[in-house]
Amino acid sequence: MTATLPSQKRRIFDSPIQKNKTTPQRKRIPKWVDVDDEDERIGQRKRQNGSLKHAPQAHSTPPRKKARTSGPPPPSPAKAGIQEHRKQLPIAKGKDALVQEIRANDVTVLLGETGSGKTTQIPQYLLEAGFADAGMIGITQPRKVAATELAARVSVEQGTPLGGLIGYGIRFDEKSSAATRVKYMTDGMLTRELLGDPLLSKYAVIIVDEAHERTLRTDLLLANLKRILRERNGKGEGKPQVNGKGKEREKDRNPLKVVIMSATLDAEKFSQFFSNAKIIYVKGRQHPVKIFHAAQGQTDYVDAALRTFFQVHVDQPPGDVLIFLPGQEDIESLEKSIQMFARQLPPGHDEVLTVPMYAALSGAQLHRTFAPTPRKTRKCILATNIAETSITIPGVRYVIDTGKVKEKRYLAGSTGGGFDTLLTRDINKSNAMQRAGRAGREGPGFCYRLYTEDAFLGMAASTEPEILRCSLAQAMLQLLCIGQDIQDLDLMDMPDVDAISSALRTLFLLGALDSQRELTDLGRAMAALPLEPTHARAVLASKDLNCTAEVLDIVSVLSANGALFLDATDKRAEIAEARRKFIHRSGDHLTILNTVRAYRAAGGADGENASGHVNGHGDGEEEKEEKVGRSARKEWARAHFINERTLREASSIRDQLRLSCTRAGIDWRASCGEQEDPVLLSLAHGLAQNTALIAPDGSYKQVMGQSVVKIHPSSSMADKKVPAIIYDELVYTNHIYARGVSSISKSYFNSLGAFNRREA
Ligand SMILES: Nc1ncnc2c1ncn2[C@@H]1O[C@H](COP(=O)(O)OP(=O)(O)OP(=O)(O)O)[C@@H](O)[C@H]1O
Repeated sequence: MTATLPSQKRRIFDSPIQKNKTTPQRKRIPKWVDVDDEDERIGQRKRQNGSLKHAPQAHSTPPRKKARTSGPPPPSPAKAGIQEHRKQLPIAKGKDALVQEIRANDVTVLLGETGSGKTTQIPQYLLEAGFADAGMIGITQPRKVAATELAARVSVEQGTPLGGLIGYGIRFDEKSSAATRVKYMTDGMLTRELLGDPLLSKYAVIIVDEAHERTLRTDLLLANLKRILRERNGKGEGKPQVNGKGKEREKDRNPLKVVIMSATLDAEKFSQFFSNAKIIYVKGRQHPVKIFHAAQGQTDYVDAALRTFFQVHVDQPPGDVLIFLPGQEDIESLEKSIQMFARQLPPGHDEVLTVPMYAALSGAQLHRTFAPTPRKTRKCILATNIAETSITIPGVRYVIDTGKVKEKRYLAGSTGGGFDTLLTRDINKSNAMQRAGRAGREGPGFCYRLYTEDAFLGMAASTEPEILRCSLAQAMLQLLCIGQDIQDLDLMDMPDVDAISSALRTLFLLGALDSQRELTDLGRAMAALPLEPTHARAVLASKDLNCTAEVLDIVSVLSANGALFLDATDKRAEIAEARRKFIHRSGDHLTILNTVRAYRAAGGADGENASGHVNGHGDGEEEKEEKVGRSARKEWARAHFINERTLREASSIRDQLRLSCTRAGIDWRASCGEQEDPVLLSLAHGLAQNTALIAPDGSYKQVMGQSVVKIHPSSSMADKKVPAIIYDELVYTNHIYARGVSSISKSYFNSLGAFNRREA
């Protein structure tokens, strides 16, 4: 059935779009094909094929209401009463049956449609049923923002302050206490906990959410959970323990319950992995989502998203819009266009508030997404796939899906020396369904897909597991610390031997492994720092070179999410002039150091942490001074086009790294003052593989690899020719670019590999 959007008849947006030279009127407004909710159809097909084993009667779909196309959005959960809202979720009907199944099985695979209530409710059901008496309930998420937002939501539902009964843990940020019984965390945090507690003994239940995303961390976690189940629960994980005797044994053994939660695909694979664990299907979602596909494929997805957004804005009732785009550049370009056209709207239309959402933004910036939308305003969230799973963005009623995503992929060089890069690709069915699912959270929703139904049907079912396409160095280092060799692990998918060899080579060059592939003391020390192996190696090298204070300043900024330097195309000259004084001739790393120092000096004493951790002891005078310092630093950052949030985030990361250094016996106060060599040399120890020498044609050739790289235009080294460079990362666009570049003397860089190995 083909339907056209109501607004297509009134092409009032052709005129402002025509005026825009950057988006000429070359494309037609997408036509939409109206289909049923295919999540539902896929679920049905699977059930008919018998691939879904178990569907408790209690979980019948509530009668579907016809999608509302007009009128005010339904009352917010806050108004309707949060407990009432919980009871109305589809999952609530099967609460008792679910708790019973989880009690009866070591492993349960739970399959549910988006919005059925899995992520927020299952942990609460288990809490309320007493599962947390024997240990904590841990729920893993692939993404930080989901972990923090879910913990916040569930603590509201429980009526307790965040960090009390309900907490969260993500890298460099923890909100939990002795009272915490339910903890949301990233899968990376839980795999890190294996270092100190290989049996995860403080947990009674581990819930692996969004398992279908198959992140590297999730896969490692699943392999470890299988081992832990064997050790904590005895043989035969996945088998029921039904009688009273079983319960006795449970108590003695401190058994673990594992719940794997996934979208509507791939359940069989998880079940088989856990010895045919029971699959429970949670049927139904709270609100229907009407899906429209483009009648023709769109070549310019940013332009198509722009037109679709304004069609929605002009023709459709209130409700916020969530647009999925592959990356930051597209987000920024679309944001500018939307703002420009919104200003040209005739009077009478609601304001448009754009909010970007991508991983490089800080927590506080991301939080803006969840803030209530002002009256007479339509919020337009422009997001990467970080908004794709688990989260509910209150107010979102419309989703526009470009069908694109950026995916990390390891590009191996022909003779080694590969690198992780982000490539834009088409999404798969699972992504498409999750994206649509973001629209039906608080009421009926609408999803506009900028690709055809045929394109949807031809999509791969799910993503290729990350373990098959990413660098394995950090993961393998952590595994080695708990005595595990990746090749001996019982993984759902085994990575390629070349990828394993490449990671071993990196770890060997960093000095984390010796020539027998045994973990060295240096490797163990690297794993103890909550940093990438390269940065951890730099911090450890700084100990001998007496410059830990400087290296921590730099590494903290590199570990922060946001960009340090803000950019504005129309102010390039002004920006360059403002920053000239802290650009360091040796490159980007010392430029970062200069920036951190200038920021600190702008506020007076060394107390830049917004929380006042460093020197705020709360007496009146100090507090006043700190307040003055904060506003001076803010003003300084604004005047120099520096992202102050990044510096504040870096400051809190540095506080945590100082603690880790103290634990590791490293004096974090050790400073080399104005000397630059010790700092660069420390960094070079970590970046030993990221080195390149100048070639006669002025390009740079990797030392440990064959790639010819260019210096990224954003680097302070972009126009310079120096004999040798180190760099933080390579990015691949039309060329291979090195980003985060510093010049380094050939004399000490030549011996780096040997140096790391000698120390090890
Ligand atoms: N932060 C929030 N604000 C308002 N409502 C929320 C919030 N978080 C969850 N909800 C409500 O709870 C419902 C269930 O959310 P939950 O995350 O548990 O679903 P789910 O089944 O895990 O779906 P998904 O896998 O898509 O995340 C949402 O549809 C929404 O109505």
